[in-house]
Amino acid sequence: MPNDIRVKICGLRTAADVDAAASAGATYVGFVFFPKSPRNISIEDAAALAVDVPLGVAKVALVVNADDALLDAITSAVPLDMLQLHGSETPERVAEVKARYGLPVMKAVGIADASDLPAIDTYAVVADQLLIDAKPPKDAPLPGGNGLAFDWTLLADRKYWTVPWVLAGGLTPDNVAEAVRRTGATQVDVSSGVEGTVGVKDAGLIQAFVRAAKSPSVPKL
Ligand SMILES: O=C(O)c1ccccc1N[C@@H]1O[C@H](COP(=O)(O)O)[C@@H](O)[C@H]1O
Repeated sequence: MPNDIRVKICGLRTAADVDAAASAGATYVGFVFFPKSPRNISIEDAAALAVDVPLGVAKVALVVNADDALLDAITSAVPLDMLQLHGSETPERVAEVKARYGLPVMKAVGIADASDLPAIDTYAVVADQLLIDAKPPKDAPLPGGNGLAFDWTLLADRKYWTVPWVLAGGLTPDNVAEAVRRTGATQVDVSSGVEGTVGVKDAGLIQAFVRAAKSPSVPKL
């Protein structure tokens, strides 16, 4: 029997992407509202895709340091289940977004080394979920979605936060089972690792990723 790992497939742009993620068994699908990203989607296109997301699959809007005007526009047009804040939003801004939109908020926290770990506790107080990702290097083109992993052993003894968390950053069908074993993650998120070319999802890779993540042979270390 497959395990109960929850998978988020991020950066969907077409109906075929949604179909591939949902039929593979994803729990969450993510739409990226960030013009610099190759996965950016217009509000209009996301609204059209969202209506075809099957019940039981949560629709997540990913934004980067979005102001209220952008969030107003997204949330009034797209039926959503969660907001993912993937920029340098402060804990105060996370609380403000939660209160203003009444949606659960997932805050991304970037990890490069042990000095980044206290931020996880800081955001755990205000966010509904945490997304623990690789911290982008200064010259990275994007604040996320760069296909970079971090040292998973940093999480080895620190996996019991007070809110649910998602492991992200450089995950692929080939390494996700190992990542789950190393970290004890019960939720994983992927974007570039299920793309054939940058910004274009591959249904076969999505299926392989979900299958590998949910593989029954993933005992925790
Ligand atoms: O995917 C993007 O283009 C993106 C842009 C800006 C911020 C975050 C983005 N993606 C998120 O980053 C993580 C890690 O991505 P990857 O799997 O390493 O490519 C991903 O899970 C998205 O939630």
